[in-house]
Amino acid sequence: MILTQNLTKRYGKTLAVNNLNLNIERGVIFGLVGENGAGKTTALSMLATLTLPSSGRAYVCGHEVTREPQAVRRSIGYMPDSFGVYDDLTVIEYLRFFAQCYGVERRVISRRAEELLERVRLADKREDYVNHLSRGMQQRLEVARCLMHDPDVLILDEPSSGLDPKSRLEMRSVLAGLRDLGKTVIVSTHILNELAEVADEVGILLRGELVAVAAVQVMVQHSSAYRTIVIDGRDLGDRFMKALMGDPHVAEARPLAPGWEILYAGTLAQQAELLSRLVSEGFAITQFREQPTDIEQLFLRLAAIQEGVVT
Ligand SMILES: Nc1ncnc2c1ncn2[C@@H]1O[C@H](COP(=O)(O)OP(=O)(O)OP(=O)(O)O)[C@@H](O)[C@H]1O
Repeated sequence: MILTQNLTKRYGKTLAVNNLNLNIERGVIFGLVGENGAGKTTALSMLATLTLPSSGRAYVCGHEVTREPQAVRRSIGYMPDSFGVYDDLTVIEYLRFFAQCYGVERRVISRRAEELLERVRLADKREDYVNHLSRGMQQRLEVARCLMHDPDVLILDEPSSGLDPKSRLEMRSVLAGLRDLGKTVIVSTHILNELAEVADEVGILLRGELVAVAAVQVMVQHSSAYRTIVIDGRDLGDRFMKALMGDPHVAEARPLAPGWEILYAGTLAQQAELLSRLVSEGFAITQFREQPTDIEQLFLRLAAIQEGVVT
């Protein structure tokens, strides 16, 4: 449904997107994760035909973005990372206006608008002015707006950005509900955890390059198998590192300042054995505590396993 082949965008010396290769099947919700400046907006706006690629190709619903931009535009709903507020339109007028721009049949418009307002939980706001809605509501309205012409593909650029935790949760459940519609969705965020319950697959973009792609289900299985443990103490240098890596359940050890952070794949009993062995080997340990596993670190590790870089 969405295919890119070495898709690249340069802005002068900046390589905003570098040889991006994506293959997103019909009905898949794909999360594109990256820090600010990683290239998410540039990648999505090339798919949305708003930015011309410097090289490479991108196809949406079989149409190439530079050769058939009109056909691409008809088949997508695009939510940019920022949008204007419409002062003098009510919620329902706003949806009707966009549907008319897309040439949606009049008899379809009202029914679809009502259905979508239910879906994004704004049915009781249908007569409110758009600029009186909270930011979270406006962003949910944008999702409904993207769906008014019933496109096969949705391209959503940071739909949760700038939202408070409650609005983020509401947006998350709206996005999860898109699965029932069978749409193919590409959605960007800088917080991987945001997408864990929503996306089927996730790709990590780092300085314009896609460094990892994995199925979310596999990631979740791994996250329950691994625990993150922080260890602190005196003189925990190279000898300590060797002692850690001698334990078959230590998947990864990273020095912190001070101490170490390890990714541990053993049972609680094995974890206790590790602590007692370290103490009996003479290491002065002042802290040995578990903390929530950083899903991003796990993801990169999983990607490295898939590529055969680590085991
Ligand atoms: N129009 C432009 N002209 C010049 N450089 C640009 C332009 N748009 C983006 N860039 C640069 O390209 C890189 C990728 O930017 P992009 O906006 O795609 O990243 P992003 O992942 O969407 O980040 P953010 O979440 O901050 O929007 C950045 O270094 C940015 O400064």
